[in-house]
Amino acid sequence: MKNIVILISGRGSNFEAILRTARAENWEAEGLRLAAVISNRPDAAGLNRAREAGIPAVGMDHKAYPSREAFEEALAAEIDKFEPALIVLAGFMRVLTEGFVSKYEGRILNIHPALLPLFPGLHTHERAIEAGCRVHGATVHFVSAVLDGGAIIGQAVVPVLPTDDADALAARCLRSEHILYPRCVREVALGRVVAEEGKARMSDETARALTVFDV
Ligand SMILES: Nc1nc2c(c(=O)[nH]1)N[C@@H](CN(C=O)c1ccc(C(=O)N[C@@H](CCC(=O)O)C(=O)O)cc1)CN2
Ligand SMILES: NCC(=O)N[C@@H]1O[C@H](COP(=O)([O-])[O-])[C@@H](O)[C@H]1O
Repeated sequence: MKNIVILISGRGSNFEAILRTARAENWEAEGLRLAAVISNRPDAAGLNRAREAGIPAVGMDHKAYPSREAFEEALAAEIDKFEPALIVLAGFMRVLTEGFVSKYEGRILNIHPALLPLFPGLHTHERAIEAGCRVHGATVHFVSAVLDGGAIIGQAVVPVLPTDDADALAARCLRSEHILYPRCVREVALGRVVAEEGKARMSDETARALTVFDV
């Protein structure tokens, strides 16, 4: 069985999308298990959703630790209890140090609400509108020491409409994330996408499956 550990910081809608898809597609029959949900915010709503689904849910307040490194040491110890094949950041809002990333190299995914390499960092929807983009979207990538700089696994493209404000665009982007992320998690967990020399290696068939168009 390959264990998947999901890290969140808030509502956890991407976790819920992965959970819905995992159940609908019977990932357990393929040897994939959602083993735990861990949050740096004990009050994260997604933790309660995990508990309701019978998935171990752990809140670890990062502010209770003297340093970023001390929190990450405790976080890694908790993660390792579940013997993860894959770690999935789903709205996890802490920048991870190089030491943490290197411990799990090639086994950490993140979803970013923009078409990387455009708009790394925060406030991506506002920036896309401000820049006059006609398309926007989301990117699933391997996590590297460079913030939002890891190898791209899949992307979802949505239109930017003239009447859009940041909230409307964020909502359209989030809907596409909920399609893209479960697909990427399953393909990586099944070994059909591999981190190799800073790239995400995959077949054309997998690359097509991990390109989502919402128009
Ligand atoms: N080493 C890496 N760590 C993380 C990555 C990554 O690619 N490499 N992805 C991010 C996710 N992310 C955007 O997709 C992101 C998350 C958080 C921040 C940030 O500035 N966080 C602040 C605290 C913000 C808060 O607690 O509300 C911080 O860590 O000081 C930027 C981008 C996850 N980590
Ligand atoms: N830089 C990381 C980042 O901004 N991630 C974004 O946070 C939201 C989390 O929503 P969720 O908690 O409902 O999944 C998602 O839109 C995700 O792309």
